[in-house]
Amino acid sequence: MRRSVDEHLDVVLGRVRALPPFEQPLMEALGLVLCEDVVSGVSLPGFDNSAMDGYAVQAADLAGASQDEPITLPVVGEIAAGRSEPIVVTTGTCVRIMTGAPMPRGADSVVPVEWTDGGAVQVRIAQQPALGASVRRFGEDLKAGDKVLDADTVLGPRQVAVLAAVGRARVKVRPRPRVVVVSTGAELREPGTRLGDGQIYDSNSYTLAAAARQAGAVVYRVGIVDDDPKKIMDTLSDQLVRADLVITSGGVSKGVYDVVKEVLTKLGTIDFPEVAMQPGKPQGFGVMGDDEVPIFTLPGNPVSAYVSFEVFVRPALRKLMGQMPYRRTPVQGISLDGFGSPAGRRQFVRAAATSGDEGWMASTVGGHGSHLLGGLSRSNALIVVPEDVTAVRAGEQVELWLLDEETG
Ligand SMILES: Nc1nc2c(c(=O)[nH]1)N[C@H]1C(S)=C(S)[C@@H](COP(=O)(O)OP(=O)(O)OC[C@H]3O[C@@H](n4cnc5c(N)ncnc54)[C@H](O)[C@@H]3O)O[C@H]1N2
Ligand code: MOO
Repeated sequence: MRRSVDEHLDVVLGRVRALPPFEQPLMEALGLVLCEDVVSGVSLPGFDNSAMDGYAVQAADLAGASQDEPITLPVVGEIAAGRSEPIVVTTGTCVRIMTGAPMPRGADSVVPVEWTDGGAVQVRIAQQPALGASVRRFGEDLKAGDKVLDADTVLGPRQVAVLAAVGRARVKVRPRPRVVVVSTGAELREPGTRLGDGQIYDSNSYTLAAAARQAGAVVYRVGIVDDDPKKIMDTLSDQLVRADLVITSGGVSKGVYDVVKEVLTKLGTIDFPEVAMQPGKPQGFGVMGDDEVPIFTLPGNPVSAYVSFEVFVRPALRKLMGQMPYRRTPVQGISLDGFGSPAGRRQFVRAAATSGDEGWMASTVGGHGSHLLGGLSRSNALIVVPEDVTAVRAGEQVELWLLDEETG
């Protein structure tokens, strides 16, 4: 079976459903998609209060006040933020007040302390405030009953701010997908251990776990499973209870020990198409278990696994989280290098992109080989070369995916 990249992505997105909404404490909701319209139960500010440390006054009492001819008023009390003293400012008096403290009855304006001598018993004031100056009015920000956030908003720090300010401790959001990551391969060893002959460190489970976490998932990195059909099946079956999505790497091409494909094909719910792309040709996608948990079996070559994540898994995670758009939004840029591209396959070329006066410029890094992680680590973009293009010339316009842009 041979598929285009778009066909395979359509199959994936057609299968993955957004997770049902869940009430979460505010900090857990950061970065998630709100699933309710939030209406404020309170007004903000909740009471008239002072915007300055100074003196609450009746502005009319200070007509004509100046540096040369200050006006002295008796200070009849003091109100700090968080207090509500039953003090009244009558004509010809004032009250010392702090920023955020409720305005005392009778006062209509606040004189900042900088315009005064700072007196505690009486105060010399050298300027008349405008009527209402430095008073923050009840409900001027928002009123009880106002809608403060729309459903489908992605909650960032500024949205968390308003939710807390209106007193919401929990909100309904789409939860973080739980993603299980498994590496297969008899040659793999855990970083931090000694390598024997022919062995390599498992980088894919780290790459994929890191990418999934950065995309918003809660990740369970199971690590390495041997190329043993029973161990692979047992591990996957055990892990399904805590997974909204499973990612494996390795064992999906044509080798004698490519057992992932062999064992999972038997389930009949997972397809193993060849996708017209480079890197990332051998792909597997389907569902497993009674809950039909989506599973991606990505190719073992490290760059292929990462690019496959970007092309197929990331959009699936965004759909689980209800985060539009699911697909990356490309930007246009100039390729500073020329290179060839295979006919009939979409190529994803590692590149270092910078933005300047003339827009985005991208240089290719490393070679094309799917094992070359050094180049991948120096890249921050992929140049996406369409299927029908067989050569890109230096200076030509290309499509770029900016990998470090959260939603790009
Ligand atoms: N005869 C053919 N051979 C291969 C084909 C093909 O069409 N015909 N396709 C090649 C392509 S393209 C890819 S991509 C790989 C995919 O292979 P598998 O998914 O079966 O992966 P493995 O064989 O297990 O490993 C491939 C390569 O990657 C290394 N690897 C695997 N897992 C990890 C890991 N967790 N961390 C780091 N490196 C890993 C593994 O040692 C191999 O070098 O197949 C080609 N072959
Ligand atoms: O498709 Mo493989 O991913 O080209 O190395």
